Amino acid sequence: MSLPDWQVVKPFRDILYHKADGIAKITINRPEKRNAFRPETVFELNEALNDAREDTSVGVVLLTGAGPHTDGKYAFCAGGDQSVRGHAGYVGADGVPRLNILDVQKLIRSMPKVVIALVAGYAIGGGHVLHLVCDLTIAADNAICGQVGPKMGSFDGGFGSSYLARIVGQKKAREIWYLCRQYNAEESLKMGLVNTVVPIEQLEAEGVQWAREILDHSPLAIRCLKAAFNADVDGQSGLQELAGNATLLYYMSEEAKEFHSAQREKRKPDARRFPWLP
Ligand SMILES: CC(C)(COP(=O)(O)OP(=O)(O)OC[C@H]1O[C@@H](n2cnc3c(N)ncnc32)[C@H](O)[C@@H]1OP(=O)(O)O)[C@@H](O)C(=O)NCCC(=O)NCCSC(=O)c1cc(O)c2ccccc2c1O
Repeated sequence: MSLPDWQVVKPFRDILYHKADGIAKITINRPEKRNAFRPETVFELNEALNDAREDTSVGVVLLTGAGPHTDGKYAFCAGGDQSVRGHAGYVGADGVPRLNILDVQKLIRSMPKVVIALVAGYAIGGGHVLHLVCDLTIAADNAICGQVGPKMGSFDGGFGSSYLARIVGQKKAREIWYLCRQYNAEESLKMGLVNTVVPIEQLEAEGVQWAREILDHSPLAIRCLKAAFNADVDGQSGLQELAGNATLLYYMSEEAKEFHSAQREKRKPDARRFPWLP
């Protein structure tokens, strides 16, 4: 299977951003830090994800980490960059402490495109939560998943714990957080943390294959399904997403168009044209 002819969208400092054939590929590019993110990395991730969201030709986003590093090791992401962790978060060049990866988590979940994490090597701490919030995860056979917060002074009580528990169950989620163990690809697959495991050299090709299959399907159906899956867990914001899609579909109907035209034309709408379906 051929890989797409990836085109650089825009040069960034901490990430790479490519697009081709309806697929956007975002690569965290700090292999010397096991692809840990600092505030600037997160701003760039936000910008690229928003671009992919706004691009009507893009249906699938692949999120991955650059590697291997010069020591031969791979990482999807090792979480927040501990060398810039300050008093109230991760401190960027502007001196402001932030936990802005939370914005990226929300964007990945709410954007009406399918986000697939391609995990090679370490997905640890905030990097583990990052793959968790993606719609799908394809793991390389060298993937290592785990949380580290309680052993280094952090925790993610949001998606990182409650959504994790939805995925692997309460007992397993508590084990993952309380013991801070590392789980290999097969163990991660067994507990439902990842969708499939492939040899490392096939990781990108597998992601592209999944993306192409998704792109052959109905964008609106997948959009509504994503919102429906989210609504089950996301409370009012999940309902808002789902209902937004109902409004979008209603705007596209003849019925909504007739009522809108009638208002603009200052006439009575022809309501009787439209059925009250059972
Ligand atoms: C990921 C590892 C298990 C890999 O171990 P390995 O032995 O293979 O590699 P090294 O440890 O030698 O690392 C190589 C090189 O990379 C640097 N590095 C690795 N991880 C980080 C990191 N997170 N930050 C900065 N730098 C990192 C390491 O220093 C080495 O550099 P040298 O120059 O010394 O060669 C292992 O590396 C590891 O355990 N890493 C740390 C994992 C970690 O603590 N992550 C942070 C968890 S907390 C978090 O991510 C987090 C972020 C948020 O924004 C949140 C927001 C809101 C709520 C919660 C949040 C949150 O918990």
